[in-house]
Amino acid sequence: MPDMGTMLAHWAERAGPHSDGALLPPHHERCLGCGLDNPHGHHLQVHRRGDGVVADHVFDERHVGAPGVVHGGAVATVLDDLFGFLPYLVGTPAVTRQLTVDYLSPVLVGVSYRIEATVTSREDRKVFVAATVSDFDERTVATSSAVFITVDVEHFARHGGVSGGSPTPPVADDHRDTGREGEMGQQRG
Ligand SMILES: CCCCCCCCCCCCCCCC(=O)SCCNC(=O)CCNC(=O)[C@H](O)C(C)(C)COP(=O)(O)OP(=O)(O)OC[C@H]1O[C@@H](n2cnc3c(N)ncnc32)[C@H](O)[C@@H]1OP(=O)(O)O
Repeated sequence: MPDMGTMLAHWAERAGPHSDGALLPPHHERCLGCGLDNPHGHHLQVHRRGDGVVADHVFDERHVGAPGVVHGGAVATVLDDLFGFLPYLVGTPAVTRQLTVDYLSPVLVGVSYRIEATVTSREDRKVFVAATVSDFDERTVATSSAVFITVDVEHFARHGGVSGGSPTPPVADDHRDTGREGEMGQQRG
């Protein structure tokens, strides 16, 4: 995996501009949503379509919740990752602050779904986005909305910035012994 400096340097070229219909580059090769080098990932292939993004996706047995039905967390992962391509079009990095999913019908393993996302509005650093998941009868099986907040590219170096991309997790025992809730998050600064 390339170091953080290399990934940050590549942000600008990944961000585009990308022509309508273009296949968009993954966030990075190990990304759970779209990285091709992540064996546990969804390997999402995302295209720009107008002011939005679109992906056709088939969930597999790795993503199962109830037998035959995709785990809701896997659906949310894919939606979040697809939303994560809209910053390419906005032109500045942004991260998820809030994600809401309405699960209208079960999403099924082995079935192809079309997932479409677009920016609905912007207000200062807030980017409001929305998405639909539809089967090929054009029946909507889930909808989602999210609030992304724009960040500078250094956000990723500050919070995940260990060369190789594997920061040492905080020691759980410290957290348990002190009983100070929330300290694990604060240790990362
Ligand atoms: C890898 C290296 C290459 C680099 C390129 C990487 C590519 C990039 C993609 C990575 C892959 C993507 C994958 C998918 C997308 C993820 O999954 S991103 C990962 C999940 N999300 C996160 O980790 C974010 C964690 N949260 C944070 O870091 C911080 O909360 C944030 C988001 C930076 C915001 O913190 P902050 O700067 O202190 O902002 P804060 O003042 O709290 O809020 C900003 C504004 O939003 C408003 N706001 C907050 N929440 C809400 C809400 N729910 N509704 C409405 N307004 C709200 C606030 O009121 C405030 O408004 P104003 O006062 O400015 O008017």
